[in-house]
Amino acid sequence: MVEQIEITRPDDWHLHLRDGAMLKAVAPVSAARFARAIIMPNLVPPVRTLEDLRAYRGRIAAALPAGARFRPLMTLYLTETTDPQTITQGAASGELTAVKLYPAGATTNSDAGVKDLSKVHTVLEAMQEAGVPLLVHGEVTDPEVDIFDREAVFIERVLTPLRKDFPALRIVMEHITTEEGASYVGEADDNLAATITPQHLIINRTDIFKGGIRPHFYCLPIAKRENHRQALRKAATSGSAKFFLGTDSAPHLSSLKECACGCAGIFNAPVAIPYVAQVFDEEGALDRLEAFVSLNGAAFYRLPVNEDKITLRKAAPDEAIFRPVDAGEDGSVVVFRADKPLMWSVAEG
Ligand SMILES: NC(=O)N[C@@H](CC(=O)O)C(=O)O
Ligand SMILES: [Zn+2]
Ligand SMILES: [Zn+2]
Repeated sequence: MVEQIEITRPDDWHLHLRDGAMLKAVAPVSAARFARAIIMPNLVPPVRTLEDLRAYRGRIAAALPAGARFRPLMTLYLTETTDPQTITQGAASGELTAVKLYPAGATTNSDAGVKDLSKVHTVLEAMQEAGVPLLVHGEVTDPEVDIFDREAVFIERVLTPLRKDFPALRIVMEHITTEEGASYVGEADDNLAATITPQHLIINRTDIFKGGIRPHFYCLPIAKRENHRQALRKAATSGSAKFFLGTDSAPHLSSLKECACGCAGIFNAPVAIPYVAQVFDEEGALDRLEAFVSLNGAAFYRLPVNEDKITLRKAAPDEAIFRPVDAGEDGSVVVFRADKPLMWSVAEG
C-alpha cells in the first residue's frame, strides 16, 4: 500500500484570484501549493487590455508573501470589442498566456462576454496565428436549454463549428462536467484539451441536495449525474495528456453563497491537491497523479515542467486546512469539504 509519494510541484490551470481584500486572502493559499496558475480574467470590470493585465499582475504580485515563487499566467477576457493587435502584442511580449471566452451570461461575471462569435473572428484568427490558446466556459446560455444539458449542447452548437473554422486554434474546454465533454475531448486532435476540477471528480448533482440545499457544492457548470462523475474520473486517471487539473477555485464571501440567490463558485485552493490525490488513490491510479496535476498542463501550454517536488502522504490533514479563509471586514470564504473524510495531505513542499 502506498503511504507517501513525491511528485513534481503542481500547477493550477484554472484559478480565480479576484481582487482587493479577497485577492490578499486567497493568493497566498494557492501560492503555497502551486508553482503557477492560469489566472481567470472575470473581474468587475474584466481584464480586457494589456494595461489591465499588467496592473492586475502587479496587484497579484503585491498580494503574495515575500519570497513566494508563484507565477501567475495572465489571461484576457474576450469581448466583442477586443482588438486583434492586443493579442499579437501580448503574445510577442510573452505577457499573455491565453484568452478566455465567456458566453455572455453563462456564469459569474460573464455579462461582458461574447454574444455573437462572428464578432470575434478576427481576434480568433490572431490567436490561431500567434499560438495563443482559447479557454472556453463551455455552456450555452439559451434559457430554453436545461441547465444540466448546457455543456453537451455547447459542444454541438458552438465548439464543433468553432474548431472547424479555426482548425489550428488551440482550445481548452474548461472545467468539463460530462461524459460527452470527456469523450469529445478524448477523441479530438491535440489542439483540444480540457481541465477537470476536484469537485467534479467528487460530487454529483444529488450531493448538492443531500439533507437540504448545499450552497457550497454549487458551481457552474453544475455537477451532473453519477455516470458523468464516473466518466470524469476515468478521463482524469486515464493517463491521456489531454486532461489536466484546473481547480476552478472560485471564492465568494459566505454571505453571498448562503442566501436567497447564491453565487456560483467553489473555493477549494487549500484542499485541491489532497482531494485529487484521494481520487487517484481510490481509482488505483496514483502512478498517474503527477501527469494530471504537474505534467500534462505544462505540455499543452508549451511551458517547462517545474523543478521542485512536493510530498503527499496518506494521512488525514490537520483540521485547520478546512478553516474558513478570512477575507477582511466583509467576511470569510468557506472551503470545499466533501462528506467523505479527506485522507491525504501535503507533507512537504
Ligand atoms: N465556476 C463557477 O461557478 N464560478 C466562477 C466562474 C466560472 O469559472 O465559470 C466564478 O468566477 O465564481
Ligand atoms: Zn467557467
Ligand atoms: Zn472558473
